[in-house]
Amino acid sequence: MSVDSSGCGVRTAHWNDWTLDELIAAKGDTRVSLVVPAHNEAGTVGGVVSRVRERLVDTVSLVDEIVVIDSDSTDATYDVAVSAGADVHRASQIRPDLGTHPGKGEAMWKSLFVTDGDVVVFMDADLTDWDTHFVPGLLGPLLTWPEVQLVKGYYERPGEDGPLDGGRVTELVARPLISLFFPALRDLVQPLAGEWAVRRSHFASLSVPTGYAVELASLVDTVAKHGTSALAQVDLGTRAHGHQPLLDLGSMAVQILAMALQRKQDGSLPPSDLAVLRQFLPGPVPLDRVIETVERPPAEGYL
Ligand SMILES: O=c1ccn([C@@H]2O[C@H](COP(=O)(O)OP(=O)(O)O[C@H]3O[C@H](CO)[C@@H](O)[C@H](O)[C@H]3O)[C@@H](O)[C@H]2O)c(=O)[nH]1
Ligand SMILES: O=C(O)[C@H](O)COP(=O)(O)O
Repeated sequence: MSVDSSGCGVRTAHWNDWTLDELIAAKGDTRVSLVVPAHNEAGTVGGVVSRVRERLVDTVSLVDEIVVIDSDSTDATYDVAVSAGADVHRASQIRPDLGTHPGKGEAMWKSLFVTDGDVVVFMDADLTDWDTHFVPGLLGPLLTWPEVQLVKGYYERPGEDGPLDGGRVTELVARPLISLFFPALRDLVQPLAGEWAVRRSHFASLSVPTGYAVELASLVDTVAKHGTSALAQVDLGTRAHGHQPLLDLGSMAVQILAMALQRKQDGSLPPSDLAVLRQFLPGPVPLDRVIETVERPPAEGYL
């Protein structure tokens, strides 16, 4: 069964709700860091850095620093990012006294030790269809809505008609977990998007999974600390990225499930007979599926 449902509990904006001039005025003395975690992204990281630098650092003063965190790359990511004009740090060499772990979340956590922005914007390094408006779009709510701590991007994937497909792990792991355990997040159109922004003080207060659970954990923990009003999401238009093989995504799924189960150690159970899975049509229009999760008792008692 599916039903259209209207209304969205997370404050939602469009990237062009603010002009660059408005954002630069709202920014004032606030410092903004763009952080790009990158693992073997020599083919794309240069374009991500140079386009943001040309549009938002060299010609206007919206972004104060572009920092690439090289996450154990074995290709030319480090050198390409340096040539494109980023400050580049190897994750393993940041605060070596704290040890090192592989993973995207580790790179993002370590970024706090080498950046000084009051606001940190994260963008993936493997973007293939994107534009620099992602950055001002993500900054809009943080620079103008004081109650907001974390802003999530959302987007459509170019060339796709029909339902908004967030990606395989999004649809098969993240949204089901949200349905069962974290319903306050159900209005987020792209809960796993790598494009998001956060106040430094807030991110520094969060426990950060070292791997791919960093996105969902940050959302869950933001709501736990500050409620849904601390979240906002912004329509960034369209975005495309590199795709991991299905079997590699199994590792991502394990990390996200482990994080969710760790956060549900309070013993609360998912609903016993019905669950509501919120998916999205373009718009975004939420589409709720009401799903039976009924169990029959052992039949032997009735035989
Ligand atoms: O050990 C790693 C692995 C990845 N990355 C970088 O992280 C970004 C995203 O990684 P990717 O493997 O492309 O992730 P996706 O398969 O695209 O996963 C989606 O879902 C993940 C889980 O929420 C998010 O972390 C991603 O940003 C989001 O794009 C890229 O810049 C990677 O180079 C690292 O820095 N270190
Ligand atoms: O975001 C996701 O769900 C995963 O990164 C997989 O995305 P993909 O199916 O677009 O590769």
